[in-house]
Amino acid sequence: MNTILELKKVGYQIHNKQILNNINMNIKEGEHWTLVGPSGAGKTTILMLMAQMISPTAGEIMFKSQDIKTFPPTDYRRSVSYCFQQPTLFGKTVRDNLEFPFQIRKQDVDVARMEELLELVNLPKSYLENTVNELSGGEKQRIALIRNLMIRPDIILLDEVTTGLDAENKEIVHNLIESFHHNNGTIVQITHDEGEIKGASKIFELKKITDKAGDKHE
Ligand SMILES: Nc1ncnc2c1ncn2[C@@H]1O[C@H](COP(=O)(O)OP(=O)(O)OP(=O)(O)O)[C@@H](O)[C@H]1O
Repeated sequence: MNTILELKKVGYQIHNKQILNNINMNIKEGEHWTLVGPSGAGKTTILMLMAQMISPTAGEIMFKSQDIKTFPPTDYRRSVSYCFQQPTLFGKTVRDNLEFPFQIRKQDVDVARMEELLELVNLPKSYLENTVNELSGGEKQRIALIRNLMIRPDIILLDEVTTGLDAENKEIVHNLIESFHHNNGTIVQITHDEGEIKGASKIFELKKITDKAGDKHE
Protein backbone atom coordinates (compact mmCIF):
# COMPACT_ATOMS: atom_id res chain seq x y z
CA MET A 1 0.00 0.00 0.00
CA ASN A 2 1.22 3.50 -0.83
CA THR A 3 1.76 6.20 1.76
CA ILE A 4 -0.78 8.96 1.20
CA LEU A 5 -0.08 11.33 4.09
CA GLU A 6 3.08 11.58 6.12
CA LEU A 7 3.94 13.73 9.11
CA LYS A 8 7.69 14.02 9.60
CA LYS A 9 8.93 15.36 12.93
CA VAL A 10 6.01 17.78 13.04
CA GLY A 11 5.87 20.39 15.77
CA TYR A 12 3.42 23.19 16.40
CA GLN A 13 3.91 26.18 18.63
CA ILE A 14 1.60 29.12 19.21
CA HIS A 15 2.11 32.15 21.48
CA ASN A 16 5.32 30.53 22.76
CA LYS A 17 3.37 27.46 23.82
CA GLN A 18 4.48 24.13 22.40
CA ILE A 19 1.32 22.23 21.44
CA LEU A 20 2.84 19.37 19.45
CA ASN A 21 6.37 18.03 19.33
CA ASN A 22 8.02 15.49 17.03
CA ILE A 23 4.88 13.89 15.62
CA ASN A 24 5.55 11.17 13.06
CA MET A 25 2.76 9.43 11.19
CA ASN A 26 2.80 7.38 8.03
CA ILE A 27 -0.73 6.96 6.73
CA LYS A 28 -1.30 4.58 3.87
CA GLU A 29 -4.07 4.63 1.30
CA GLY A 30 -7.26 3.05 2.59
CA GLU A 31 -6.25 3.05 6.26
CA HIS A 32 -8.56 4.17 9.04
CA TRP A 33 -6.74 6.00 11.84
CA THR A 34 -8.13 7.17 15.15
CA LEU A 35 -6.42 9.81 17.30
CA VAL A 36 -6.97 9.41 21.00
CA GLY A 37 -5.64 11.22 24.05
CA PRO A 38 -6.65 13.59 26.83
CA SER A 39 -8.37 16.91 26.26
CA GLY A 40 -5.85 19.50 25.13
CA ALA A 41 -3.32 16.92 23.90
CA GLY A 42 -3.48 18.39 20.39
CA LYS A 43 -5.76 16.04 18.43
CA THR A 44 -7.71 18.81 16.71
CA THR A 45 -4.46 20.66 16.06
CA ILE A 46 -3.17 17.60 14.15
CA LEU A 47 -6.28 17.51 11.95
CA MET A 48 -6.01 21.24 11.31
CA LEU A 49 -2.38 20.78 10.27
CA MET A 50 -3.35 17.90 7.98
CA ALA A 51 -6.11 20.06 6.51
CA GLN A 52 -3.62 22.86 5.76
CA MET A 53 -5.66 25.22 7.96
CA ILE A 54 -2.54 25.97 9.98
CA SER A 55 1.13 25.29 9.20
CA PRO A 56 3.62 23.31 11.25
CA THR A 57 6.29 25.33 13.02
CA ALA A 58 8.67 22.35 12.71
CA GLY A 59 8.93 19.37 10.40
CA GLU A 60 6.87 18.75 7.30
CA ILE A 61 3.66 17.19 6.06
CA MET A 62 3.69 15.31 2.77
CA PHE A 63 0.66 14.38 0.68
CA LYS A 64 1.49 11.80 -1.98
CA SER A 65 5.19 12.54 -1.39
CA GLN A 66 4.81 16.29 -1.97
CA ASP A 67 5.02 18.94 0.75
CA ILE A 68 1.44 20.15 1.33
CA LYS A 69 2.70 23.76 1.38
CA THR A 70 3.19 23.48 -2.37
CA PHE A 71 -0.45 22.65 -3.14
CA PRO A 72 -2.88 25.48 -3.91
CA PRO A 73 -5.52 25.34 -1.12
CA THR A 74 -8.45 24.61 -3.47
CA ASP A 75 -6.65 21.67 -5.05
CA TYR A 76 -5.61 20.33 -1.68
CA ARG A 77 -9.10 20.62 -0.24
CA ARG A 78 -10.43 18.56 -3.10
CA SER A 79 -8.23 15.69 -1.90
CA VAL A 80 -8.23 16.19 1.86
CA SER A 81 -11.53 17.14 3.41
CA TYR A 82 -12.08 18.28 7.02
CA CYS A 83 -15.42 17.55 8.73
CA PHE A 84 -16.17 19.45 11.93
CA GLN A 85 -18.04 18.40 15.05
CA GLN A 86 -20.37 21.37 14.57
CA PRO A 87 -21.57 21.21 10.98
CA THR A 88 -21.67 24.53 9.18
CA LEU A 89 -24.34 24.74 6.53
CA PHE A 90 -24.77 27.84 4.42
CA GLY A 91 -27.14 29.18 1.79
CA LYS A 92 -30.85 28.62 2.01
CA THR A 93 -31.49 25.02 1.04
CA VAL A 94 -29.91 21.58 1.19
CA ARG A 95 -29.43 21.85 -2.59
CA ASP A 96 -27.36 25.05 -2.14
CA ASN A 97 -25.00 23.10 0.10
CA LEU A 98 -24.70 19.99 -2.03
CA GLU A 99 -24.21 21.87 -5.29
CA PHE A 100 -21.56 24.16 -3.76
CA PRO A 101 -18.57 21.76 -4.14
CA PHE A 102 -19.24 21.60 -7.90
CA GLN A 103 -19.93 25.30 -8.30
CA ILE A 104 -16.75 26.41 -6.55
CA ARG A 105 -14.79 24.23 -9.00
CA LYS A 106 -16.86 25.41 -11.96
CA GLN A 107 -17.97 21.83 -12.65
CA ASP A 108 -21.38 20.60 -13.76
CA VAL A 109 -23.40 19.37 -10.82
CA ASP A 110 -23.24 15.58 -10.65
CA VAL A 111 -26.89 14.95 -9.90
CA ALA A 112 -26.47 11.17 -9.75
CA ARG A 113 -23.71 11.55 -7.14
CA MET A 114 -25.88 13.91 -5.09
CA GLU A 115 -28.80 11.47 -5.12
CA GLU A 116 -26.57 8.48 -4.38
CA LEU A 117 -25.12 10.19 -1.29
CA LEU A 118 -28.51 11.40 -0.07
CA GLU A 119 -29.75 7.83 -0.27
CA LEU A 120 -26.69 6.60 1.64
CA VAL A 121 -27.66 8.82 4.57
CA ASN A 122 -31.34 7.83 4.38
CA LEU A 123 -32.64 11.15 3.10
CA PRO A 124 -35.13 11.38 0.23
CA LYS A 125 -34.44 13.47 -2.88
CA SER A 126 -37.17 15.87 -1.80
CA TYR A 127 -34.81 17.03 0.97
CA LEU A 128 -32.85 18.98 -1.62
CA GLU A 129 -35.49 21.69 -1.44
CA ASN A 130 -35.66 21.78 2.38
CA THR A 131 -34.29 24.89 4.03
CA VAL A 132 -31.32 24.32 6.30
CA ASN A 133 -33.12 25.89 9.26
CA GLU A 134 -35.71 23.14 9.33
CA LEU A 135 -33.17 20.28 9.63
CA SER A 136 -32.47 18.45 12.86
CA GLY A 137 -28.92 18.42 14.26
CA GLY A 138 -28.35 14.88 12.97
CA GLU A 139 -29.68 15.77 9.52
CA LYS A 140 -27.40 18.81 9.41
CA GLN A 141 -24.40 16.62 10.18
CA ARG A 142 -25.44 14.09 7.52
CA ILE A 143 -25.75 16.85 4.91
CA ALA A 144 -22.42 18.41 5.93
CA LEU A 145 -20.70 15.03 5.65
CA ILE A 146 -22.06 14.17 2.22
CA ARG A 147 -21.19 17.69 1.03
CA ASN A 148 -17.60 16.85 1.97
CA LEU A 149 -17.77 13.56 0.06
CA MET A 150 -19.40 15.00 -3.06
CA ILE A 151 -16.18 15.51 -5.01
CA ARG A 152 -14.68 12.20 -3.83
CA PRO A 153 -11.75 13.27 -1.62
CA ASP A 154 -8.89 10.83 -1.00
CA ILE A 155 -8.87 11.50 2.74
CA ILE A 156 -11.52 12.62 5.20
CA LEU A 157 -10.55 14.14 8.54
CA LEU A 158 -13.38 13.59 11.00
CA ASP A 159 -13.35 15.72 14.16
CA GLU A 160 -15.80 14.12 16.60
CA VAL A 161 -18.50 14.07 13.95
CA THR A 162 -20.71 11.64 15.86
CA THR A 163 -20.44 13.37 19.25
CA GLY A 164 -23.90 14.32 20.46
CA LEU A 165 -25.75 12.31 17.80
CA ASP A 166 -28.43 9.82 18.80
CA ALA A 167 -28.00 6.10 18.06
CA GLU A 168 -29.89 6.22 14.76
CA ASN A 169 -27.91 9.16 13.39
CA LYS A 170 -24.67 7.60 14.62
CA GLU A 171 -25.41 4.41 12.74
CA ILE A 172 -26.19 6.30 9.54
CA VAL A 173 -22.91 8.22 9.83
CA HIS A 174 -21.03 4.97 10.55
CA ASN A 175 -22.51 3.43 7.39
CA LEU A 176 -21.44 6.46 5.38
CA ILE A 177 -17.88 6.29 6.74
CA GLU A 178 -17.83 2.54 6.12
CA SER A 179 -18.91 3.03 2.51
CA PHE A 180 -16.16 5.65 2.00
CA HIS A 181 -13.64 3.24 3.51
CA HIS A 182 -14.93 0.40 1.35
CA ASN A 183 -14.08 2.48 -1.72
CA ASN A 184 -10.46 2.74 -0.53
CA GLY A 185 -10.99 6.12 1.16
CA THR A 186 -8.51 7.04 3.91
CA ILE A 187 -9.88 8.23 7.25
CA VAL A 188 -8.29 10.07 10.16
CA GLN A 189 -10.75 10.45 12.97
CA ILE A 190 -11.00 11.91 16.45
CA THR A 191 -13.56 10.15 18.56
CA HIS A 192 -14.31 9.20 22.15
CA ASP A 193 -16.71 6.45 21.05
CA GLU A 194 -15.33 3.04 22.11
CA GLY A 195 -16.95 1.25 19.16
CA GLU A 196 -15.44 3.69 16.67
CA ILE A 197 -12.01 3.35 18.28
CA LYS A 198 -12.22 -0.44 18.03
CA GLY A 199 -13.32 -0.18 14.38
CA ALA A 200 -10.20 1.74 13.36
CA SER A 201 -7.22 -0.09 11.89
CA LYS A 202 -4.65 2.17 13.57
CA ILE A 203 -4.77 3.99 16.87
CA PHE A 204 -2.48 6.96 17.47
CA GLU A 205 -2.25 7.94 21.10
CA LEU A 206 -1.29 11.49 21.97
CA LYS A 207 -0.10 12.45 25.39
CA LYS A 208 0.09 15.94 26.81
CA ILE A 209 3.31 17.62 25.79
CA THR A 210 4.62 17.47 29.36
CA ASP A 211 4.59 13.68 28.93
CA LYS A 212 6.01 11.80 25.99
CA ALA A 213 4.16 12.78 22.80
CA GLY A 214 3.20 10.64 19.89
CA ASP A 215 3.36 7.05 21.07
CA LYS A 216 1.92 4.80 18.45
CA HIS A 217 0.00 1.60 19.10
CA GLU A 218 -1.01 -0.64 16.23
N1 LIG B 1 -5.10 29.36 18.59
C1 LIG B 1 -4.68 28.90 19.75
N2 LIG B 1 -4.16 29.72 20.67
C2 LIG B 1 -3.71 29.27 21.86
N3 LIG B 1 -3.76 27.99 22.24
C3 LIG B 1 -4.27 27.12 21.36
C4 LIG B 1 -4.75 27.51 20.07
N4 LIG B 1 -5.21 26.41 19.42
C5 LIG B 1 -5.02 25.40 20.29
N5 LIG B 1 -4.46 25.81 21.43
C6 LIG B 1 -4.11 24.96 22.59
O1 LIG B 1 -3.52 23.79 22.07
C7 LIG B 1 -3.82 22.67 22.90
C8 LIG B 1 -4.34 21.54 22.05
O2 LIG B 1 -5.65 21.84 21.58
P1 LIG B 1 -6.50 20.81 20.71
O3 LIG B 1 -7.84 21.42 20.48
O4 LIG B 1 -5.70 20.41 19.52
O5 LIG B 1 -6.61 19.57 21.71
P2 LIG B 1 -7.54 18.29 21.63
O6 LIG B 1 -6.67 17.12 21.96
O7 LIG B 1 -8.25 18.24 20.31
O8 LIG B 1 -8.56 18.54 22.81
P3 LIG B 1 -10.11 18.15 22.99
O9 LIG B 1 -10.16 16.66 23.13
O10 LIG B 1 -10.51 18.86 24.23
O11 LIG B 1 -10.84 18.67 21.76
C9 LIG B 1 -4.79 23.17 23.96
O12 LIG B 1 -4.07 23.39 25.14
C10 LIG B 1 -5.29 24.47 23.39
O13 LIG B 1 -5.65 25.37 24.39
